[in-house]
Amino acid sequence: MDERERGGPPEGDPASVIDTRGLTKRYRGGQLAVDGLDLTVPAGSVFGFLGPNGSGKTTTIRMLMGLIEPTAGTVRLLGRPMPRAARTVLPQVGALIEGPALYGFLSGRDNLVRYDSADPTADPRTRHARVAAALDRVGLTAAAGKKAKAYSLGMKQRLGLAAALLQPRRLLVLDEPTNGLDPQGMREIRTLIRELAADGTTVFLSSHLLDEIEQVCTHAAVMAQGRLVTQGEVADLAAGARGRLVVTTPDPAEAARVLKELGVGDVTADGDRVTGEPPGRDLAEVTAALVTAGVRVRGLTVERASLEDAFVALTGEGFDVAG
Ligand SMILES: Nc1ncnc2c1ncn2[C@@H]1O[C@H](COP(=O)(O)OP(=O)(O)OP(=O)(O)O)[C@@H](O)[C@H]1O
Repeated sequence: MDERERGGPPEGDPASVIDTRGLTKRYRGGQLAVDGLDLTVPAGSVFGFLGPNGSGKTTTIRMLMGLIEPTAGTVRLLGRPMPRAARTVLPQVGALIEGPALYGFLSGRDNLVRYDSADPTADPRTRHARVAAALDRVGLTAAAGKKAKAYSLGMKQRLGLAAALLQPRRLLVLDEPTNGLDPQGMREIRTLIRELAADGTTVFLSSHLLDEIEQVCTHAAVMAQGRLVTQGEVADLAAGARGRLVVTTPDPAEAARVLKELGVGDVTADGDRVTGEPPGRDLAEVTAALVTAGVRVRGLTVERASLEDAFVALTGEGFDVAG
């Protein structure tokens, strides 16, 4: 029997930080935004929640945080049921959803002071130290006295992260944290996410950018039209799409014949490139067989599959990889 059904893993050491079962949301207009989602986010992971616009990411995040009610299914956050345990769980969860709410006329530091003052559990005597530490964490100490309206989008986003980091957090939930940022701003946020993860915080971030997920995440889930297409370690997801054997040769017809004889599947020739499914045998044997048959081999390799290949293989669809 599942541990969760017996009342959940011990509070201090949940096996998964986010766990949903059959999570479903149908909006009042009838739109089925999330459909039977089983999501498992392991502790310590940087978990990418990937999907094109409208695939149900924001709706899922709102349900995780207890902001909207699921139509069906359950959510466990840090091993506790949501929204029932919201009061004990949410103080341990930092969130950045739909951009931070900031006062432009206040400095970055004073914005954080406001956030900290709004937290009834925050001790006013240590406020100054907390704000300074959060500013330092996101690299805004030098700009702390500037008005927030003079901040770049990337700086505003970092200030939002600083607000989420005023208290120690076990989980950070970030909805499209690099959306709208220029490449420099994106790099800053991604570096910060890696650093936070290295400190032991689990990070759950949504994105519609495949390369972003490949760069920052250890794990990912792929959504399409409200449904989970796949989830797991990023390396495994990419490996799931097996890549292609590529032989470059001036003798493509002969190479194709030999590869078929060797049992290579889906052999196609295009100019001097002959490709096929990666063989189950040693590439050295494939090379030897080609050379023995008189094929002049310029190159032979297995091109690595990307997460994009995996996505296309799984859904039969292309993906918006802009950015
Ligand atoms: N409040 C709402 N009422 C009715 N339908 C909604 C509501 N919010 C979202 N939807 C619909 O639910 C579906 C999923 O939307 P959602 O915002 O969760 O997707 P998303 O993957 O986060 O996309 P985006 O990145 O564009 O926000 C969409 O078809 C959307 O139009």
